Amino acid sequence: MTSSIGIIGVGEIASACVDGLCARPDHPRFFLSPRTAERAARLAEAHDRVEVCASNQEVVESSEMIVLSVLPGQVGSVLADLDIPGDRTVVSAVAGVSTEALTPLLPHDPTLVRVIPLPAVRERRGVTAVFPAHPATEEIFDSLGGTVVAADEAQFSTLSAATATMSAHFAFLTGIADWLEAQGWSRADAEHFVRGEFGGLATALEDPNTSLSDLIPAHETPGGLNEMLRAEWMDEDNRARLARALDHVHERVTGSSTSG
Ligand SMILES: NC(=O)C1=CN([C@@H]2O[C@H](COP(=O)(O)OP(=O)(O)OC[C@H]3O[C@@H](n4cnc5c(N)ncnc54)[C@H](OP(=O)(O)O)[C@@H]3O)[C@@H](O)[C@H]2O)C=CC1
Repeated sequence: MTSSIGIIGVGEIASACVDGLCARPDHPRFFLSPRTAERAARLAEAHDRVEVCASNQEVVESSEMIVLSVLPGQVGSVLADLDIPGDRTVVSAVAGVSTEALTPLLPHDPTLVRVIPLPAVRERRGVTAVFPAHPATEEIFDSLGGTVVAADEAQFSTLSAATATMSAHFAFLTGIADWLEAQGWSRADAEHFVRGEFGGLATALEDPNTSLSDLIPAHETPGGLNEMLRAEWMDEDNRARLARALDHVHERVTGSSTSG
C-alpha cells in the first residue's frame, strides 16, 4: 500500500477516510493540512503515524499520494498556491470538478485520479467510485469498503449524480414519521419506529447475492400491504420523476468549473 498520504482539506469526508484507514495496524503515514486545526489535531491524537504539517506545501513534500478534499469553489485557489511535483499522485475527492478543469492547475502533470468516497468509509463500508483505474488508489479505497472503476469520466459522473440521492432517502423516512405524528404518535415514538424499520433493512443490502430488484418481492407478500404502498407510491410517474431529477443533477455535475 502507498506509504504516505497527504490530506489537503481535512473536512468531513477526508477525516472519515483517515479514521477508516487507521483502523488497520499497517496503515500508511498521514500528513495533514494545518488549516482545520482542531480536526487535524484530533486525528493526530487519535491515531499513530498521523502528523499535522506546518503548511499545505509541506503536506505535498512529505507525501507520495495527496488527497485533495476541499470544496469545489476552493480548489482553484488551493492549487494555485501549491507546487506539486510530477512524481506525486493527486487523488481528488472534489465533487463535480473534471480532469479537464484540474489539469491546468497541476502544471508538473502529477498522476490525477478522481474518487467519490462516501461517509461510510469511516466504518470501511463505503464503496468508492474511481476514475481512471489506478491500482494504488483502488487498494486504498478497497480497504475502505470497495471500489467501482469507471470506464470513462462521463460514466464516473453518473455515480456523482447517484450520490445526490442520500438526503432524499432521509426525506422519505421523515415523511413517514411526519405521517405517524399526524396520526397522534409522539415525534419520539414515530422516529424510533421508523429508524428501527429501516435500520433493520441494512442487512438485506449487504447480501451481494440478492439483486436490488429481488429485494422488492422479498419484502412484500403478494396482495399485501407493502405491495399496495409500493404500487401506489413508486408508480411509473414517480420512477420517471426520479430519473428526471437524476438527469438534472447529472447535467449540473457535468457542467462543472473550478469556481464550483
Ligand atoms: N461529505 C461527503 O459525503 C462527500 C464529499 N465530497 C466532496 O469532498 C470535498 C470535501 O467535502 P467535505 O469533507 O464534506 O467538506 P468540508 O467542508 O467538511 O471539508 C473541506 C475542508 O477543506 C478545508 N479547506 C478549505 N480551504 C483550504 C485550504 N486553502 N487549505 C487546506 N484546507 C482547506 C476546509 O477548512 P475550513 O473549514 O477551515 O474552510 C474544510 O476542512 C467536496 O468537494 C465535496 O464535494 C465527495 C463525496 C462525498
